[in-house]
Amino acid sequence: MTPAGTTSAVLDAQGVSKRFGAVVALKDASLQVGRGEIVALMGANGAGKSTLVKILTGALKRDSGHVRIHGRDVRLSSPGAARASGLVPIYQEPSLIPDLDVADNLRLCETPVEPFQHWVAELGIADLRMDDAIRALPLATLRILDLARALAVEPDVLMLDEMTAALPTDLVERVLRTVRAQADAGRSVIYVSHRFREIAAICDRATVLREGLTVGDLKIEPGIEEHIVELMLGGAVTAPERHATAARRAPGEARLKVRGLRAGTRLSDVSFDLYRGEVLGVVALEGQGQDELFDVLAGNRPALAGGLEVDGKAVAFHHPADAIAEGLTLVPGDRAHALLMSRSVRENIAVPLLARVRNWGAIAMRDEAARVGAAIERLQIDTRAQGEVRRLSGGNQQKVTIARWIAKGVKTLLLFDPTRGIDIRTKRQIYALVRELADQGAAVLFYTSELAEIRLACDRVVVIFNGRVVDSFDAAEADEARLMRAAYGLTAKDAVPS
Ligand SMILES: Nc1ncnc2c1ncn2[C@@H]1O[C@H](COP(=O)(O)OP(=O)(O)OP(=O)(O)O)[C@@H](O)[C@H]1O
Repeated sequence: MTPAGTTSAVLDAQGVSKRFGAVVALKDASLQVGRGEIVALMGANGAGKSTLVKILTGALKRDSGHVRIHGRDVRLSSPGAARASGLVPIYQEPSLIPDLDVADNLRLCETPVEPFQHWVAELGIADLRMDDAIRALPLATLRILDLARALAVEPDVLMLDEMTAALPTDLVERVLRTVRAQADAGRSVIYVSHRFREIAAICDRATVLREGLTVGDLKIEPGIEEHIVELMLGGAVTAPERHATAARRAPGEARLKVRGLRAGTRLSDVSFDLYRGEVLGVVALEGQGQDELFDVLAGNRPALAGGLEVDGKAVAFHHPADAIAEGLTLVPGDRAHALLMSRSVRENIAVPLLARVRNWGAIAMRDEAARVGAAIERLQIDTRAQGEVRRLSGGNQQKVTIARWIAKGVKTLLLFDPTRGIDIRTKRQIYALVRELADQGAAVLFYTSELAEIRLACDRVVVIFNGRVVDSFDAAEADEARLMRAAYGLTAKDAVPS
Protein backbone atom coordinates (compact mmCIF):
# COMPACT_ATOMS: atom_id res chain seq x y z
CA MET A 1 0.00 0.00 0.00
CA THR A 2 2.17 2.81 -1.21
CA PRO A 3 0.01 5.57 -2.54
CA ALA A 4 1.50 7.95 -5.03
CA GLY A 5 3.21 10.86 -3.33
CA THR A 6 2.63 9.94 0.33
CA THR A 7 5.38 12.25 1.46
CA SER A 8 4.06 15.17 -0.56
CA ALA A 9 0.42 14.34 0.21
CA VAL A 10 -1.82 17.38 0.44
CA LEU A 11 -4.01 15.41 2.82
CA ASP A 12 -2.80 12.50 4.93
CA ALA A 13 -5.16 10.81 7.39
CA GLN A 14 -3.84 7.86 9.44
CA GLY A 15 -5.36 5.52 12.01
CA VAL A 16 -8.66 7.35 12.23
CA SER A 17 -11.31 5.78 14.45
CA LYS A 18 -14.84 6.78 15.39
CA ARG A 19 -17.52 5.16 17.48
CA PHE A 20 -21.20 6.09 17.89
CA GLY A 21 -22.20 4.45 21.17
CA ALA A 22 -21.98 0.74 20.47
CA VAL A 23 -21.49 1.21 16.73
CA VAL A 24 -17.88 1.29 15.58
CA ALA A 25 -18.09 3.26 12.34
CA LEU A 26 -14.31 3.56 11.81
CA LYS A 27 -11.63 1.32 13.35
CA ASP A 28 -8.46 2.25 11.55
CA ALA A 29 -8.97 4.29 8.43
CA SER A 30 -6.26 5.92 6.39
CA LEU A 31 -6.37 8.01 3.26
CA GLN A 32 -3.84 10.08 1.35
CA VAL A 33 -4.40 12.46 -1.52
CA GLY A 34 -1.68 14.12 -3.53
CA ARG A 35 -1.80 17.41 -5.41
CA GLY A 36 -3.83 17.14 -8.61
CA GLU A 37 -5.06 13.67 -7.69
CA ILE A 38 -8.57 12.30 -7.60
CA VAL A 39 -8.87 9.46 -5.11
CA ALA A 40 -12.02 7.36 -5.04
CA LEU A 41 -13.14 6.40 -1.55
CA MET A 42 -14.99 3.13 -1.89
CA GLY A 43 -16.72 0.62 0.34
CA ALA A 44 -20.03 -1.19 0.76
CA ASN A 45 -22.96 0.59 2.41
CA GLY A 46 -22.05 1.30 6.02
CA ALA A 47 -18.28 0.80 5.53
CA GLY A 48 -17.59 4.21 7.03
CA LYS A 49 -16.97 6.44 4.00
CA SER A 50 -19.30 9.27 5.01
CA THR A 51 -18.04 9.14 8.58
CA LEU A 52 -14.46 9.57 7.34
CA VAL A 53 -15.47 12.45 5.05
CA LYS A 54 -17.33 14.11 7.92
CA ILE A 55 -14.27 13.81 10.15
CA LEU A 56 -12.06 15.30 7.44
CA THR A 57 -14.44 18.20 7.01
CA GLY A 58 -14.83 18.95 10.70
CA ALA A 59 -18.47 17.86 10.91
CA LEU A 60 -17.52 15.04 13.31
CA LYS A 61 -14.66 14.68 15.78
CA ARG A 62 -12.43 11.65 15.48
CA ASP A 63 -11.79 9.46 18.52
CA SER A 64 -8.19 8.79 17.54
CA GLY A 65 -5.74 9.06 14.65
CA HIS A 66 -4.23 12.10 12.99
CA VAL A 67 -4.82 14.25 9.96
CA ARG A 68 -2.04 16.20 8.23
CA ILE A 69 -2.51 18.84 5.60
CA HIS A 70 0.59 19.80 3.63
CA GLY A 71 2.55 17.82 6.25
CA ARG A 72 1.18 19.73 9.26
CA ASP A 73 -1.03 18.17 11.92
CA VAL A 74 -4.43 19.84 11.97
CA ARG A 75 -7.30 19.80 14.42
CA LEU A 76 -10.49 19.91 12.41
CA SER A 77 -12.73 20.93 15.26
CA SER A 78 -15.53 22.44 13.14
CA PRO A 79 -16.60 22.76 9.49
CA GLY A 80 -15.24 26.32 9.62
CA ALA A 81 -11.82 25.08 10.77
CA ALA A 82 -11.77 22.49 7.97
CA ARG A 83 -12.70 25.13 5.40
CA ALA A 84 -9.94 27.38 6.69
CA SER A 85 -7.57 24.44 6.07
CA GLY A 86 -8.86 24.23 2.48
CA LEU A 87 -11.10 21.14 2.85
CA VAL A 88 -14.57 21.61 1.38
CA PRO A 89 -17.27 18.92 1.26
CA ILE A 90 -20.35 18.21 -0.77
CA TYR A 91 -22.48 15.72 1.14
CA GLN A 92 -24.99 13.12 -0.02
CA GLU A 93 -28.01 15.33 0.57
CA PRO A 94 -28.49 18.95 -0.53
CA SER A 95 -27.16 21.40 2.02
CA LEU A 96 -28.96 24.62 1.11
CA ILE A 97 -31.71 25.78 3.46
CA PRO A 98 -35.07 25.11 1.78
CA ASP A 99 -36.92 28.06 3.29
CA LEU A 100 -34.44 30.65 2.00
CA ASP A 101 -33.69 31.80 -1.52
CA VAL A 102 -30.38 31.31 -3.33
CA ALA A 103 -28.98 34.74 -2.41
CA ASP A 104 -29.75 34.34 1.32
CA ASN A 105 -28.15 30.91 1.35
CA LEU A 106 -24.97 32.32 -0.19
CA ARG A 107 -24.92 35.16 2.31
CA LEU A 108 -25.37 32.77 5.19
CA CYS A 109 -22.34 30.68 4.30
CA GLU A 110 -20.30 33.61 2.97
CA THR A 111 -20.00 32.24 -0.55
CA PRO A 112 -18.63 34.77 -3.04
CA VAL A 113 -21.47 35.46 -5.47
CA GLU A 114 -19.61 36.07 -8.73
CA PRO A 115 -17.53 32.88 -8.73
CA PHE A 116 -20.66 30.98 -7.69
CA GLN A 117 -22.58 32.35 -10.67
CA HIS A 118 -19.65 31.56 -12.95
CA TRP A 119 -19.73 27.90 -11.86
CA VAL A 120 -23.51 27.67 -12.05
CA ALA A 121 -23.32 28.79 -15.69
CA GLU A 122 -20.31 26.60 -16.40
CA LEU A 123 -22.19 23.58 -15.05
CA GLY A 124 -25.08 24.30 -17.39
CA ILE A 125 -27.80 25.69 -15.10
CA ALA A 126 -28.83 28.54 -17.34
CA ASP A 127 -32.01 29.85 -15.79
CA LEU A 128 -31.17 30.17 -12.09
CA ARG A 129 -32.27 33.38 -10.38
CA MET A 130 -30.81 34.56 -7.13
CA ASP A 131 -34.31 34.99 -5.69
CA ASP A 132 -35.37 31.44 -6.55
CA ALA A 133 -36.63 29.67 -3.43
CA ILE A 134 -34.51 26.60 -2.73
CA ARG A 135 -37.63 24.59 -1.91
CA ALA A 136 -38.92 25.02 -5.46
CA LEU A 137 -35.76 23.80 -7.22
CA PRO A 138 -35.34 20.21 -8.45
CA LEU A 139 -32.97 17.91 -6.58
CA ALA A 140 -30.52 17.77 -9.50
CA THR A 141 -30.24 21.58 -9.57
CA LEU A 142 -29.63 21.65 -5.81
CA ARG A 143 -26.72 19.24 -6.19
CA ILE A 144 -25.20 21.45 -8.88
CA LEU A 145 -25.61 24.51 -6.65
CA ASP A 146 -23.77 22.66 -3.88
CA LEU A 147 -20.91 21.98 -6.27
CA ALA A 148 -20.85 25.57 -7.56
CA ARG A 149 -20.78 26.82 -3.97
CA ALA A 150 -17.84 24.58 -3.15
CA LEU A 151 -15.87 25.53 -6.28
CA ALA A 152 -16.49 29.22 -5.62
CA VAL A 153 -14.24 29.13 -2.54
CA GLU A 154 -11.35 27.49 -4.47
CA PRO A 155 -10.71 24.57 -2.11
CA ASP A 156 -7.38 22.73 -1.87
CA VAL A 157 -9.23 19.46 -1.31
CA LEU A 158 -12.73 18.96 -2.62
CA MET A 159 -14.73 16.06 -1.17
CA LEU A 160 -17.67 14.76 -3.10
CA ASP A 161 -19.85 12.25 -1.27
CA GLU A 162 -22.15 10.50 -3.79
CA MET A 163 -22.51 13.83 -5.53
CA THR A 164 -23.74 12.39 -8.83
CA ALA A 165 -26.23 9.93 -7.36
CA ALA A 166 -29.23 12.21 -7.91
CA LEU A 167 -28.12 13.52 -11.29
CA PRO A 168 -29.26 12.54 -14.76
CA THR A 169 -26.67 11.38 -17.26
CA ASP A 170 -25.97 14.69 -18.99
CA LEU A 171 -25.33 16.52 -15.73
CA VAL A 172 -23.15 13.66 -14.49
CA GLU A 173 -20.93 14.08 -17.55
CA ARG A 174 -20.65 17.81 -16.93
CA VAL A 175 -19.77 17.29 -13.28
CA LEU A 176 -17.14 14.68 -14.16
CA ARG A 177 -15.51 16.98 -16.72
CA THR A 178 -15.48 19.87 -14.27
CA VAL A 179 -14.03 17.80 -11.42
CA ARG A 180 -11.32 16.33 -13.66
CA ALA A 181 -10.41 19.81 -14.88
CA GLN A 182 -10.11 20.96 -11.26
CA ALA A 183 -7.64 18.16 -10.56
CA ASP A 184 -5.71 18.92 -13.72
CA ALA A 185 -5.40 22.48 -12.46
CA GLY A 186 -3.76 21.16 -9.25
CA ARG A 187 -6.61 20.70 -6.78
CA SER A 188 -7.07 17.42 -4.93
CA VAL A 189 -10.33 15.54 -4.87
CA ILE A 190 -11.79 12.77 -2.72
CA TYR A 191 -14.55 11.11 -4.67
CA VAL A 192 -17.00 8.89 -2.76
CA SER A 193 -19.05 6.83 -5.18
CA HIS A 194 -20.47 3.40 -5.94
CA ARG A 195 -20.30 3.99 -9.67
CA PHE A 196 -17.37 2.26 -11.33
CA ARG A 197 -17.91 3.93 -14.66
CA GLU A 198 -17.38 7.35 -13.11
CA ILE A 199 -14.42 6.20 -11.08
CA ALA A 200 -12.77 4.71 -14.15
CA ALA A 201 -13.44 7.95 -16.04
CA ILE A 202 -11.84 10.42 -13.65
CA CYS A 203 -10.08 8.86 -10.67
CA ASP A 204 -6.35 8.10 -10.31
CA ARG A 205 -6.53 5.81 -7.30
CA ALA A 206 -9.08 4.07 -5.11
CA THR A 207 -8.88 3.67 -1.36
CA VAL A 208 -11.14 0.88 -0.16
CA LEU A 209 -12.79 0.75 3.27
CA ARG A 210 -14.32 -2.36 4.76
CA GLU A 211 -16.02 -2.31 8.17
CA GLY A 212 -14.18 0.81 9.18
CA LEU A 213 -10.73 -0.36 8.05
CA THR A 214 -8.72 0.74 5.03
CA VAL A 215 -8.16 -2.56 3.22
CA GLY A 216 -6.65 -1.42 -0.06
CA ASP A 217 -5.21 1.43 -2.07
CA LEU A 218 -5.09 0.77 -5.79
CA LYS A 219 -4.23 2.52 -8.99
CA ILE A 220 -7.21 2.74 -11.33
CA GLU A 221 -6.45 0.70 -14.40
CA PRO A 222 -8.40 -1.56 -16.74
CA GLY A 223 -9.70 -4.71 -15.03
CA ILE A 224 -9.38 -3.34 -11.49
CA GLU A 225 -13.13 -3.35 -10.88
CA GLU A 226 -13.55 -6.96 -9.72
CA HIS A 227 -10.51 -6.64 -7.47
CA ILE A 228 -12.01 -3.57 -5.81
CA VAL A 229 -15.34 -5.35 -5.40
CA GLU A 230 -13.59 -8.28 -3.72
CA LEU A 231 -11.80 -5.94 -1.35
CA MET A 232 -15.01 -4.09 -0.57
CA LEU A 233 -16.99 -7.18 0.18
CA GLY A 234 -14.24 -9.33 1.61
CA GLY A 235 -14.87 -12.19 -0.80
CA ALA A 236 -15.92 -13.04 -4.32
CA VAL A 237 -19.27 -11.83 -5.63
CA THR A 238 -21.33 -13.33 -8.34
CA ALA A 239 -21.19 -11.65 -11.71
CA PRO A 240 -24.24 -9.59 -12.61
CA GLU A 241 -26.95 -11.62 -14.19
CA ARG A 242 -28.32 -10.42 -17.46
CA HIS A 243 -32.06 -10.66 -17.38
CA ALA A 244 -32.67 -8.83 -20.57
CA THR A 245 -33.61 -11.43 -23.13
CA ALA A 246 -36.97 -11.32 -24.84
CA ALA A 247 -39.86 -9.30 -23.52
CA ARG A 248 -41.38 -11.11 -20.55
CA ARG A 249 -44.75 -9.51 -20.24
CA ALA A 250 -47.62 -11.70 -19.05
CA PRO A 251 -50.28 -12.33 -21.67
CA GLY A 252 -53.42 -10.26 -21.59
CA GLU A 253 -54.31 -6.65 -21.26
CA ALA A 254 -51.87 -4.00 -20.11
CA ARG A 255 -51.89 -3.26 -16.37
CA LEU A 256 -51.32 0.40 -17.10
CA LYS A 257 -52.05 2.32 -20.27
CA VAL A 258 -50.70 5.84 -20.54
CA ARG A 259 -52.09 7.90 -23.42
CA GLY A 260 -51.05 11.37 -24.54
CA LEU A 261 -50.13 12.40 -21.02
CA ARG A 262 -49.28 16.05 -20.46
CA ALA A 263 -48.30 17.61 -17.11
CA GLY A 264 -46.43 20.65 -15.82
CA THR A 265 -44.37 22.49 -18.39
CA ARG A 266 -42.18 19.56 -19.40
CA LEU A 267 -44.29 16.48 -20.00
CA SER A 268 -45.91 17.10 -23.39
CA ASP A 269 -47.30 13.89 -24.83
CA VAL A 270 -46.29 10.52 -23.44
CA SER A 271 -47.92 7.20 -24.30
CA PHE A 272 -46.89 3.65 -23.43
CA ASP A 273 -48.29 0.38 -22.08
CA LEU A 274 -46.96 -1.41 -19.01
CA TYR A 275 -47.79 -5.10 -18.70
CA ARG A 276 -47.98 -7.45 -15.77
CA GLY A 277 -44.78 -9.43 -15.44
CA GLU A 278 -42.55 -6.86 -17.09
CA VAL A 279 -40.02 -4.31 -15.95
CA LEU A 280 -40.21 -1.30 -18.22
CA GLY A 281 -37.21 1.01 -18.03
CA VAL A 282 -37.46 4.77 -18.51
CA VAL A 283 -34.42 6.73 -19.64
CA ALA A 284 -34.27 10.52 -19.91
CA LEU A 285 -31.80 13.33 -19.45
CA GLU A 286 -32.48 15.93 -16.76
CA GLY A 287 -35.83 17.68 -17.01
CA GLN A 288 -37.36 15.82 -19.93
CA GLY A 289 -40.64 15.23 -18.08
CA GLN A 290 -39.79 12.07 -16.16
CA ASP A 291 -40.43 13.69 -12.75
CA GLU A 292 -43.82 14.90 -13.92
CA LEU A 293 -44.66 11.47 -15.37
CA PHE A 294 -43.97 9.70 -12.08
CA ASP A 295 -45.78 12.46 -10.17
CA VAL A 296 -48.93 11.99 -12.24
CA LEU A 297 -48.79 8.20 -11.96
CA ALA A 298 -48.40 8.47 -8.18
CA GLY A 299 -51.24 10.98 -7.81
CA ASN A 300 -48.93 13.79 -6.73
CA ARG A 301 -49.95 16.17 -9.50
CA PRO A 302 -52.80 16.36 -12.00
CA ALA A 303 -52.48 15.57 -15.68
CA LEU A 304 -53.28 18.52 -17.94
CA ALA A 305 -54.24 16.27 -20.84
CA GLY A 306 -54.32 12.63 -21.81
CA GLY A 307 -55.53 9.62 -19.91
CA LEU A 308 -54.65 6.61 -17.79
CA GLU A 309 -56.16 3.16 -17.70
CA VAL A 310 -55.51 0.58 -14.99
CA ASP A 311 -56.53 -2.97 -15.91
CA GLY A 312 -58.70 -1.61 -18.71
CA LYS A 313 -60.51 0.96 -16.55
CA ALA A 314 -60.08 4.71 -17.10
CA VAL A 315 -58.78 6.40 -13.94
CA ALA A 316 -57.87 9.93 -12.83
CA PHE A 317 -55.79 10.50 -9.73
CA HIS A 318 -56.40 13.60 -7.60
CA HIS A 319 -54.42 12.47 -4.59
CA PRO A 320 -51.72 9.84 -3.86
CA ALA A 321 -54.44 7.81 -2.12
CA ASP A 322 -56.23 7.43 -5.48
CA ALA A 323 -53.11 5.94 -7.09
CA ILE A 324 -52.48 3.63 -4.15
CA ALA A 325 -56.10 2.47 -4.25
CA GLU A 326 -55.49 1.41 -7.86
CA GLY A 327 -52.39 -0.50 -6.80
CA LEU A 328 -49.73 2.00 -7.94
CA THR A 329 -46.92 2.38 -5.41
CA LEU A 330 -44.13 4.93 -5.75
CA VAL A 331 -40.61 4.53 -4.40
CA PRO A 332 -39.44 8.13 -4.72
CA GLY A 333 -35.88 9.13 -5.50
CA ASP A 334 -35.68 11.54 -2.59
CA ARG A 335 -35.18 9.42 0.51
CA ALA A 336 -35.20 12.44 2.79
CA HIS A 337 -38.89 12.89 1.98
CA ALA A 338 -39.68 9.20 1.83
CA LEU A 339 -38.57 8.40 5.37
CA LEU A 340 -39.57 9.36 8.89
CA MET A 341 -36.04 10.20 9.89
CA SER A 342 -36.40 10.04 13.64
CA ARG A 343 -38.37 6.77 13.64
CA SER A 344 -36.93 3.27 13.67
CA VAL A 345 -36.07 1.10 10.71
CA ARG A 346 -38.95 -1.25 11.50
CA GLU A 347 -41.48 1.55 11.86
CA ASN A 348 -40.39 3.01 8.55
CA ILE A 349 -40.80 -0.27 6.76
CA ALA A 350 -44.11 -1.08 8.43
CA VAL A 351 -45.70 2.36 8.21
CA PRO A 352 -48.50 2.53 5.66
CA LEU A 353 -47.45 4.93 2.95
CA LEU A 354 -50.54 6.94 3.68
CA ALA A 355 -52.40 6.53 6.93
CA ARG A 356 -55.65 7.66 5.36
CA VAL A 357 -55.80 4.71 3.00
CA ARG A 358 -57.61 2.50 5.43
CA ASN A 359 -57.93 -0.72 3.53
CA TRP A 360 -54.38 -0.59 2.32
CA GLY A 361 -52.00 -3.26 3.50
CA ALA A 362 -54.46 -4.71 5.99
CA ILE A 363 -52.02 -7.27 7.33
CA ALA A 364 -52.23 -8.79 10.78
CA MET A 365 -49.59 -7.35 13.11
CA ARG A 366 -47.78 -10.66 13.62
CA ASP A 367 -47.66 -11.27 9.93
CA GLU A 368 -46.42 -7.73 9.36
CA ALA A 369 -43.55 -8.11 11.85
CA ALA A 370 -42.45 -11.24 10.03
CA ARG A 371 -42.59 -9.52 6.65
CA VAL A 372 -40.62 -6.54 7.93
CA GLY A 373 -38.00 -8.87 9.38
CA ALA A 374 -37.77 -10.76 6.10
CA ALA A 375 -37.35 -7.52 4.12
CA ILE A 376 -34.57 -6.33 6.43
CA GLU A 377 -32.78 -9.62 6.01
CA ARG A 378 -33.38 -9.77 2.29
CA LEU A 379 -31.76 -6.38 1.71
CA GLN A 380 -29.17 -6.89 4.43
CA ILE A 381 -30.07 -3.59 6.00
CA ASP A 382 -27.43 -2.59 8.52
CA THR A 383 -29.48 -2.46 11.70
CA ARG A 384 -26.67 -1.54 14.07
CA ALA A 385 -28.20 1.95 14.30
CA GLN A 386 -31.80 0.91 13.75
CA GLY A 387 -33.42 3.03 16.47
CA GLU A 388 -33.50 6.09 14.21
CA VAL A 389 -33.33 5.98 10.45
CA ARG A 390 -31.32 9.20 10.26
CA ARG A 391 -28.41 7.43 11.93
CA LEU A 392 -28.16 4.87 9.14
CA SER A 393 -25.68 5.29 6.32
CA GLY A 394 -27.16 6.85 3.17
CA GLY A 395 -27.26 3.57 1.27
CA ASN A 396 -28.98 1.81 4.13
CA GLN A 397 -31.60 4.57 4.28
CA GLN A 398 -32.29 4.01 0.60
CA LYS A 399 -32.65 0.29 1.26
CA VAL A 400 -35.32 1.05 3.87
CA THR A 401 -37.40 2.91 1.26
CA ILE A 402 -37.21 -0.16 -0.93
CA ALA A 403 -37.83 -2.65 1.87
CA ARG A 404 -41.30 -1.15 2.34
CA TRP A 405 -42.65 -2.51 -0.88
CA ILE A 406 -41.03 -5.86 -0.39
CA ALA A 407 -42.78 -6.12 2.96
CA LYS A 408 -46.14 -5.05 1.57
CA GLY A 409 -46.26 -6.64 -1.84
CA VAL A 410 -47.31 -4.56 -4.85
CA LYS A 411 -49.31 -4.68 -8.08
CA THR A 412 -47.70 -1.80 -9.94
CA LEU A 413 -44.41 -0.47 -8.74
CA LEU A 414 -43.07 2.93 -9.77
CA LEU A 415 -39.35 3.06 -9.04
CA PHE A 416 -37.66 6.42 -9.43
CA ASP A 417 -33.92 5.91 -9.49
CA PRO A 418 -34.14 3.31 -6.71
CA THR A 419 -30.50 2.25 -6.51
CA ARG A 420 -28.81 5.60 -6.12
CA GLY A 421 -26.18 5.46 -3.41
CA ILE A 422 -26.52 1.70 -3.10
CA ASP A 423 -23.49 -0.57 -3.21
CA ILE A 424 -22.89 -3.04 -5.98
CA ARG A 425 -23.88 -6.18 -4.13
CA THR A 426 -27.18 -4.71 -2.96
CA LYS A 427 -27.88 -3.32 -6.42
CA ARG A 428 -27.65 -6.82 -7.77
CA GLN A 429 -29.99 -8.04 -5.05
CA ILE A 430 -32.43 -5.31 -5.95
CA TYR A 431 -32.42 -6.25 -9.64
CA ALA A 432 -33.17 -9.84 -8.61
CA LEU A 433 -35.97 -8.68 -6.29
CA VAL A 434 -37.53 -6.51 -8.95
CA ARG A 435 -37.41 -9.49 -11.29
CA GLU A 436 -39.01 -11.71 -8.66
CA LEU A 437 -41.83 -9.22 -8.11
CA ALA A 438 -42.42 -9.05 -11.86
CA ASP A 439 -42.39 -12.84 -12.10
CA GLN A 440 -45.07 -12.89 -9.41
CA GLY A 441 -47.22 -10.65 -11.61
CA ALA A 442 -46.23 -7.11 -10.64
CA ALA A 443 -45.80 -4.48 -13.34
CA VAL A 444 -42.73 -2.34 -12.76
CA LEU A 445 -41.82 1.07 -14.19
CA PHE A 446 -38.14 1.74 -13.50
CA TYR A 447 -36.61 5.15 -14.14
CA THR A 448 -32.85 5.09 -13.79
CA SER A 449 -30.14 7.66 -14.26
CA GLU A 450 -27.58 4.86 -14.67
CA LEU A 451 -27.87 3.63 -18.23
CA ALA A 452 -26.16 0.29 -17.54
CA GLU A 453 -29.08 -0.66 -15.29
CA ILE A 454 -31.47 -0.97 -18.20
CA ARG A 455 -29.87 -4.16 -19.43
CA LEU A 456 -29.43 -5.53 -15.92
CA ALA A 457 -32.90 -4.87 -14.58
CA CYS A 458 -35.38 -4.26 -17.39
CA ASP A 459 -37.18 -6.07 -20.20
CA ARG A 460 -38.00 -3.05 -22.34
CA VAL A 461 -37.15 0.60 -22.27
CA VAL A 462 -38.83 3.83 -23.33
CA VAL A 463 -36.70 6.90 -23.89
CA ILE A 464 -38.22 10.30 -23.18
CA PHE A 465 -36.88 13.45 -24.75
CA ASN A 466 -38.51 16.84 -24.63
CA GLY A 467 -41.58 15.46 -22.91
CA ARG A 468 -42.27 12.74 -25.50
CA VAL A 469 -41.37 9.09 -25.98
CA VAL A 470 -38.80 9.17 -28.78
CA ASP A 471 -37.77 5.53 -28.80
CA SER A 472 -38.73 2.19 -27.32
CA PHE A 473 -36.96 -1.14 -27.66
CA ASP A 474 -36.08 -4.40 -25.93
CA ALA A 475 -33.58 -3.98 -23.11
CA ALA A 476 -31.36 -6.60 -24.75
CA GLU A 477 -30.68 -4.02 -27.50
CA ALA A 478 -30.16 -1.18 -25.03
CA ASP A 479 -26.45 -0.59 -25.17
CA GLU A 480 -25.34 2.70 -23.66
CA ALA A 481 -24.56 4.32 -27.02
CA ARG A 482 -28.05 3.66 -28.31
CA LEU A 483 -29.68 4.87 -25.10
CA MET A 484 -27.52 7.97 -25.08
CA ARG A 485 -28.33 8.81 -28.69
CA ALA A 486 -32.03 8.39 -28.06
CA ALA A 487 -31.85 10.38 -24.82
CA TYR A 488 -30.33 13.28 -26.72
CA GLY A 489 -33.19 13.09 -29.21
CA LEU A 490 -31.01 11.67 -31.98
CA THR A 491 -32.41 8.97 -34.21
CA ALA A 492 -30.40 5.79 -34.78
CA LYS A 493 -28.90 7.09 -38.00
CA ASP A 494 -27.48 10.24 -36.41
CA ALA A 495 -24.00 10.21 -34.96
CA VAL A 496 -23.32 10.35 -31.21
CA PRO A 497 -21.97 13.77 -30.24
CA SER A 498 -18.31 13.44 -29.34
N1 LIG B 1 -24.89 9.50 14.07
C1 LIG B 1 -24.76 8.17 14.06
N2 LIG B 1 -25.19 7.42 15.09
C2 LIG B 1 -25.07 6.07 15.09
N3 LIG B 1 -24.50 5.37 14.10
C3 LIG B 1 -24.06 6.06 13.03
C4 LIG B 1 -24.16 7.48 12.94
N4 LIG B 1 -23.62 7.88 11.75
C5 LIG B 1 -23.21 6.76 11.13
N5 LIG B 1 -23.46 5.66 11.90
C6 LIG B 1 -23.14 4.27 11.58
O1 LIG B 1 -21.79 4.17 11.19
C7 LIG B 1 -21.63 3.19 10.15
C8 LIG B 1 -20.90 3.80 8.97
O2 LIG B 1 -21.76 4.73 8.32
P1 LIG B 1 -21.31 5.64 7.09
O3 LIG B 1 -22.46 6.59 6.81
O4 LIG B 1 -19.99 6.25 7.36
O5 LIG B 1 -21.19 4.56 5.93
P2 LIG B 1 -20.92 4.76 4.37
O6 LIG B 1 -19.73 3.92 4.02
O7 LIG B 1 -20.87 6.20 4.02
O8 LIG B 1 -22.23 4.06 3.74
P3 LIG B 1 -23.15 4.43 2.44
O9 LIG B 1 -22.45 3.90 1.23
O10 LIG B 1 -24.39 3.62 2.72
O11 LIG B 1 -23.41 5.91 2.44
C9 LIG B 1 -23.04 2.68 9.85
O12 LIG B 1 -23.24 1.49 10.56
C10 LIG B 1 -23.95 3.78 10.39
O13 LIG B 1 -25.21 3.27 10.78
